Amino acid sequence: MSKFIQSSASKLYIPDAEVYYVPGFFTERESERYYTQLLEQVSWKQEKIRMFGKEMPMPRLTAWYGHKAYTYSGLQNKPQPWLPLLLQIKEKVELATGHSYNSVLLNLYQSGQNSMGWHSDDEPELGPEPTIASVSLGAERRFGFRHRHNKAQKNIYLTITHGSLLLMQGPTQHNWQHAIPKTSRLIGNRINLTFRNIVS
Ligand SMILES: O=C(O)CCC(=O)C(=O)O
Ligand SMILES: [Fe+2]
Repeated sequence: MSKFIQSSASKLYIPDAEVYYVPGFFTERESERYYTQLLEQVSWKQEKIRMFGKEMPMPRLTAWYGHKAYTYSGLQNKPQPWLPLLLQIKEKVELATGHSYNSVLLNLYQSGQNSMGWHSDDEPELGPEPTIASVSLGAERRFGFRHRHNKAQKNIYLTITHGSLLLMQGPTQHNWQHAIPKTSRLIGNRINLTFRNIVS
């Protein structure tokens, strides 16, 4: 983590993990601009997932940019060439986190009924202790952590705000799962970008 981010990030009290959260990582103006332009420029896709042997639409839209294919939720993401806008955001995130990323997965949650199930970003392509930098724009959502090994450990939830950065690294993916639960609140779109580095 760079000097720059150290001053504004708080390390969350999550045992067996290394998670930092920076609300207001982007200014209000930057956040508004990125939100509007990403909604417009990203080629959002409705992918399918297999659940209990049945094909179902994913409960969100997704897009994958970067130079390598990557398997996620059992589906092979076809990477698209970087957009200048995404490169701009990537550079800011790299500078702040002191890590570099060669791909980004984008999620568009169009209502409270859109969600992300419990999972760890622990695909072998990401290496043993992946650093994952997650930018959020638009509606606020709850982000949950669930311990994978210690049943006595309660789930931990935080509210992820517009223009924030969440950084997960070290043993986080090994020990915890995370999710964006559904909510019955009437809310607008949320865009999430997770920057990753594919090592193999
Ligand atoms: O939308 C989020 O904040 C979570 C995204 C996520 O966990 C993922 O793409 O792997
Ligand atoms: Fe994830």
